[in-house]
Amino acid sequence: MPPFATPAPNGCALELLDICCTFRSREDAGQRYAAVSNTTLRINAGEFVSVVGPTGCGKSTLLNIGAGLLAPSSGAVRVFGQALHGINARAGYMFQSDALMPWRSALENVMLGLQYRGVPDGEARSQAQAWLARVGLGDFGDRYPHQLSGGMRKRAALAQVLALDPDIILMDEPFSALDIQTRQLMENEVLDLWAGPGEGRRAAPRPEPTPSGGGRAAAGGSYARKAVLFITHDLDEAIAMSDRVVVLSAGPGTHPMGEFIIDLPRPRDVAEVRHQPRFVELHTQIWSVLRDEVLKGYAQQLKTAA
Ligand SMILES: Nc1ncnc2c1ncn2[C@@H]1O[C@H](COP(=O)(O)OP(=O)(O)OP(=O)(O)O)[C@@H](O)[C@H]1O
Repeated sequence: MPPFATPAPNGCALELLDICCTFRSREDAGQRYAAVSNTTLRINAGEFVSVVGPTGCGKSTLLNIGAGLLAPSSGAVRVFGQALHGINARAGYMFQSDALMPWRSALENVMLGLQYRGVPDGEARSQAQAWLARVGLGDFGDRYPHQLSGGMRKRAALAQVLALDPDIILMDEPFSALDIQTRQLMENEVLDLWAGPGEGRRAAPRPEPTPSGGGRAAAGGSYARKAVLFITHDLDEAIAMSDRVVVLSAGPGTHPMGEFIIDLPRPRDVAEVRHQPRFVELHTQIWSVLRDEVLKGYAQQLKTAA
């Protein structure tokens, strides 16, 4: 019996177990390309885990498998101990390109997921408004996506995800298109929201818990942190934000090469934490593993392009 046939270890939100994923090769339709090989990745409830790896190694493939958008060729996915079949309903997603509908205002975009869940319009509207306020867009609910800056669209997308109160948040390079200052603001914003009331850099009020979203409370009434799987190219971002950083090898057949606990104190300011000696130490350790993979990935890209 494979080791993952047993129930999940206590507290695991998402488990990717011995995952392999092959695609029909883009260069030769008769061949298969092994994108991911024998990869096991566990994310505990409330844990913030970043996955870094060279371009094209298979990071998004793993995230899509965790989201249930893509079925692995072999291996298993468990969500809070249950086998995943189809879409991962306990997860919210934030991708590189935002998923805002251009014909709906920011408020209507945030309301949409709640309406799909059957939340009555009036309640969906007030929850969406509360989340927009929480991400600093309280006065921008009537704006359409094209009337918002890149950073504001990201805030709206974040409100869209958080309004649904998922237990797991899957983020695929959500801020890579932003300028560095906006990016750092957004990273800090995400950390504050993830940390919960009174735990972030500034103690901020949250919307009142409601049965259908807007800040579900854990048993006992306290805020339950979400598990986050964060995909990024940027090692600084990964270290600044995470509890744990997983390094993937270059493809084909990507798999974890190393795993690092980020023991920097929280709350963190992503711009300031980079100056701490421990940050520099961790960066040096992780980069020593990542660097060769990045070089291999780059060489492969050149070969493919030739
Ligand atoms: N549907 C598909 N069909 C064929 N090949 C695919 C498919 N999806 C992904 N691949 C290939 O699998 C590999 C991994 O892709 P993936 O997008 O997961 O990498 P990534 O690490 O997220 O890339 P990036 O760093 O550029 O975002 C790549 O070589 C890609 O070309």
